[in-house]
Amino acid sequence: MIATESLTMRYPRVTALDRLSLDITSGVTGLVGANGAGKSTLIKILLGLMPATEGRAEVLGLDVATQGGSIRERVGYMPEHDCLPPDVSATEFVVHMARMSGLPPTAARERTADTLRHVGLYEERYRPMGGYSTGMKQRVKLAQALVHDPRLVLLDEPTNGLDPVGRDEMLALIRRVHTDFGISVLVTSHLLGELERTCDHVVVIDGGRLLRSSSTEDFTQDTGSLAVEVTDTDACPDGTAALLAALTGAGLTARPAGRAADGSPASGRVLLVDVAGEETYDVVRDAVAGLGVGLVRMEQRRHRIAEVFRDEQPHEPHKGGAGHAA
Ligand SMILES: Nc1ncnc2c1ncn2[C@@H]1O[C@H](COP(=O)(O)OP(=O)(O)OP(=O)(O)O)[C@@H](O)[C@H]1O
Repeated sequence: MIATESLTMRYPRVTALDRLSLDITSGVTGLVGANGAGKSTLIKILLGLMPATEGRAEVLGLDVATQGGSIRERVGYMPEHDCLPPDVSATEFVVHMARMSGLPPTAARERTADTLRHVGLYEERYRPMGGYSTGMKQRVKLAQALVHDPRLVLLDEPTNGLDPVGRDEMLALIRRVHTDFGISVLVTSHLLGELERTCDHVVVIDGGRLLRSSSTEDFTQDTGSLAVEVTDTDACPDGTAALLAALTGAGLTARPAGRAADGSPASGRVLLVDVAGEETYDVVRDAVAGLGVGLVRMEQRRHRIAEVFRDEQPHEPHKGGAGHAA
């Protein structure tokens, strides 16, 4: 669907993309990175709206440098920022966008009605968009990206500004874009966790560079870590700390699960123990028994994407990639 090769974008003061090579196949792919990581820049280059400084990219086999028009015919785009005219209705706007994409008038009206219904806008679609909530505006932005039945949609931060319920609804909608219509999706977010349930594949970029690209399953698979929680006793008033010391003393690698981003322990009573082999379970059992504390739970744990990202994120600031997005 999308392939880039050493794609580089240098603005006068910032390197937004730094020799980025990607190969994105069909399905739902998450493009994750902090604000300013280069996500919007990549999308604009992929749409052929802006030339890259170096490198090359193809979307649906079309060259972004020379075939931007053909790409935009086949690809839908949901921009990040609010871009809806306040005094027209969703129906008028989406019909207009459908016509701009080349649909004849009747087909444009029919597709608009279908698409707005699909994104969950019903009678309110006849009201001016100026009065819409953020969630409704995001739905209209999604609808206009889908109305010409593209093969691929690029969604830039579609959950921005939504409350948790609105986020969940939007993520479910995005998943259905692929399952119901077979349209592939590239969706950006600075929130790693939210893509876990929605995407088949996740690409993480930082300072315009590729940090990791793999299937969501690989990100979150069992990583051989064991979550252990124990009680306190009179003899052992901080059972968690005592167990951590005992396990470390026995040669295991363990850390509090709630560790903060800077590595300092946060509140929380769960320890994560690296499983070195079958004997790890025995060592934990013996340590708990030796301390005389109660075992609340001991369970195999899956990594969350956010933890993988945090562990792999380079700590030194990136020379060219610092700065804020507009
Ligand atoms: N037109 C521009 N001129 C100069 N610098 C820019 C321009 N557009 C973006 N940048 C810079 O390039 C870097 C990447 O920006 P980009 O908008 O692609 O990041 P992003 O990952 O989409 O972040 P956000 O989600 O906050 O928009 C940032 O440092 C930003 O300040």
